[in-house]
Parts: sequence; structure tokens; C-alpha cells
Amino acid sequence: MRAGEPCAGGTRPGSDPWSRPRKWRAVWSGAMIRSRLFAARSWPVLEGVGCWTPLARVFPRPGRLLPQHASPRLLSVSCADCTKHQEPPRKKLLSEKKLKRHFVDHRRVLVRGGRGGDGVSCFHSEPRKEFGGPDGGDGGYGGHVILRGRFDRQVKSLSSVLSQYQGFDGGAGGRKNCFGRSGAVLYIQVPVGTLVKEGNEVLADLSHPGDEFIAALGGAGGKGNRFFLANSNRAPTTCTPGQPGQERVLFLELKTVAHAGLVGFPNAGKSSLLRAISNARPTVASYPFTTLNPHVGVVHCEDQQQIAVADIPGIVRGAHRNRGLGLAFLRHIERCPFLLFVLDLSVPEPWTQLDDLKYELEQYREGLSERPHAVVANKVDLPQARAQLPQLQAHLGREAIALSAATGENLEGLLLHLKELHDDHVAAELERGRQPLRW
Ligand SMILES: Nc1nc2c(ncn2[C@@H]2O[C@H](COP(=O)(O)OP(=O)(O)OP(=O)(O)O)[C@@H](O)[C@H]2O)c(=O)[nH]1
Ligand SMILES: [Mg+2]
Repeated sequence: MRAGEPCAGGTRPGSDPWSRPRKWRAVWSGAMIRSRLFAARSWPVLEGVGCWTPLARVFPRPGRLLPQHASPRLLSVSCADCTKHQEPPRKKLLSEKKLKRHFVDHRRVLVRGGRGGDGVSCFHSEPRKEFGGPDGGDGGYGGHVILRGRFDRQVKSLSSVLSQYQGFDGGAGGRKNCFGRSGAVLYIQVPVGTLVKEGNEVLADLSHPGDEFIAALGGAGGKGNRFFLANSNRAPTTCTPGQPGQERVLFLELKTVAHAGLVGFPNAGKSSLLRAISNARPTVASYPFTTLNPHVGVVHCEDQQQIAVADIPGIVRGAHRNRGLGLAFLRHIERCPFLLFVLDLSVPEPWTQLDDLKYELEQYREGLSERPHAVVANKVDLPQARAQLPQLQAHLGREAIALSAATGENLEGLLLHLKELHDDHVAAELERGRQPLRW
């Protein structure tokens, strides 16, 4: 039986706890009380929503009694067994469709560190000790707010990042010189590749999983009156309040991290190509600008290497003047160490596409078009496209990888080139003493 499933029939035959010896009853009822908490409270939630709800929410707080109307007959032994072996509830994975529906690649966030706890003013009190002296403790530190880069299929965009975060406050100091509890750190999960800016200044680049940046510091705790004890003042009553946490407005900008970026005009077949070589499922359609968000697919090589390929929305002539989708998506290419220019061979003079694409990349950032790259001539299955291939090769003066994403013709040629580019990238990074991007 799976955890959380109702146990058919309540109790098992022969396992009625009330028929057991007296010495077992106490232990038995303890286990069952737990099972009752689980069974009686969580089932309606599970049935209604159809997915797991964290048990912490449905359990009453420790120390709280069960409702009086709870009948012991409802307690089932088999439920006690299954609660023992239950797995922790897992979050339901979002589908690719849902993930891309709310793709957000920039966010403005107001972050505030937690406030420090207040210091306390009080005096030691004990029988027969008249002048115990000040014993008010200091307040605890406010909690920091920290951005943490997370590499996860489910954290692909900044859509889950809220517009404001407030850190946890520190606790106030106590009697007997007790210091207040420090506020817990509040972590904000952001996808790997997030750039943190304040104004125009780049503060951090969370480009590796686990990278952290302190977005807002928690405030210092206030001082209790014990702190102000001095020879000149043996009974200070002064105490100070906790400091407010740091407050900042940050701009988060996501740059998709992948090894290779597919760059091409709308309808060139970039998404079809990504579908053909990886498990990614970007939408393919015969109208321009089908793809509106970057998609990353992973190509598995024979030697256990994985090459991430990003499908970037189509670029048009004049994109740097904000035509088409503008240059907003070119930032996603910046993180790709090598590029695949995808040309549509079926349109007249396909060689002009490469010059236009390189020009647009240069306009966005100097040197971007000089990155290691390969040229892919797509739709070679169409007769008019195949006829243009020799002309394209002559114009480019270099080998273009002629293939068809639709029929799968010569995909192996592309994969070989991809592997070569990847190996060169790994060698170059290691030479520079840097760790190559791992997927
Ligand atoms: N005949 C043929 N058609 C193809 C090939 N590859 C893609 N197509 C068609 O070209 C059209 C556009 O394909 P997409 O993969 O959506 O093109 P895209 O470059 O991702 O387009 P945008 O997302 O708008 O930038 C679709 O109708 C595909 O069926 C191919 O190799 N041969
Ligand atoms: Mg597309």
C-alpha cells in the first residue's frame, strides 16, 4: 500500500489493539494516535487536491490534544504500519508546457534583511540577594537574505521569485543575560546563470550551482543593560533596540546557461533541430516567432558527456533596432561558449542569412560573432534547398553541415561537429585553469 492511501476496512482481522494484552496497549495506542493524526487530518486534503500536502501543515502542533470526538475504532493498525514506512511527500514535477508558460528572465526584487532583536533591561533577582546587578541579554541578529543559484529542471526561470523578501527577525534578549535567537537565513532559489545587479553595477554572477550572494544583511541585535555595566554605573537601565536589516532593490537577470546556442532567423528550423537531437520539446510551427522563450536540450554523447544546446528565439534583420523580438533574447547567447548558426536553405540566397546574423550579434556585443561556431544548412530534404547547397558552400568558403531536421538526414554530422566544439571548449577552459561548464 502506498503512503497516504486509505486502509481498506479500518483494522486488520485479528489485529484489534483492544484485544491485546494490557501491557501492549499503551505502546499500541501511542502508535495509533500518531496514525490517527495522519489518517484523520490528511485524507480530506489528499482526496480533494489529488497531490501530496506537506505533513507539517496537516499535523497539529506537538503537545496539542486530539479532538475529543475521535473514536478509537477509527484508528487502524495498518495505517500505523504504513505511516512508519511512508516516503517524504514529493513535489509534483511541472510539465515542460507549464514551465515555459511563465518564463521570466528578469525581475526587480526588494530585499530586506531581518531586524535585530531588542536588548532587554532587567535585574537579577534571587532571594536574599538584594543587588543582583543588571542581567538583560542582547538581542539576536536579524537573518540575512541570500540568493542561491540552483541547477534544476524545475527552476528554469525567475517566475517563482517574488517582488519582495523580508528576512527573519532576531529574537529579543532575555533575563539572566540570555541572548536572543538569531533570525534564520532566508534563501531565494534562482536558476543558475542569474546575474544580480544594483542599478547598472553587476554585483554577482551566480553561474554555478550552489553559488550564493548575500542580497541583504540582517540587522545587529540591540544591547541589553548588562552591556552597559561599568564602574561608574553599577545599575544601568539602558538597553538599545535592534537595528533594521539592510534594504536593497536588486535587478535579477537570467542568462540561459548552455554549451551551444542555436542562432537563426525565424522558421529556420532551430526548434525542429533541437527536438531531433535532444529530448527537449519546443513547439514547432510554420509561422515565425513560434519560440518565445529559450529552451535547453541535452545531447548525450557516447563517452557519458552531456552537451547542452539552447534554442533561442529567432533573430531578424534590424533586431538591434528592436525589430522582431529585438535583442532581448541575445543575452541568452552570451553564456554559450560556442554557437550553431542555423540557415534555412529553402529561401533564396540563404548565404546572406549568415552575414545578417553575425552583424546583429556584433551590434549586440562586440566579438560575439567570433565565438567558435559551426554553420548548419537546414531543410536539405526539399529539392530547391538541395539545389542551393553548392552555391552556399562556395559563398561561405567553408563546409556547412547540410542536414534535415525533419527527416533526420545527416544529424550524425552535426553531432560530430558539436562534440568537436565541446572538446575544444573543455580543453581551452582547462588550459585557462577554469572548470568547464558541466551539465
Ligand atoms: N521540409 C523541412 N521542413 C522543416 C525542417 N525543419 C523545420 N522545418 C519546418 O520549418 C517550420 C519552422 O520550424 P521551427 O523549428 O519552428 O523553426 P524555428 O527556427 O524554431 O522558428 P522560430 O521559433 O519562429 O524562430 C516548421 O513548419 C517545420 O516543420 C526540415 O528539415 N525540412
Ligand atoms: Mg522555434
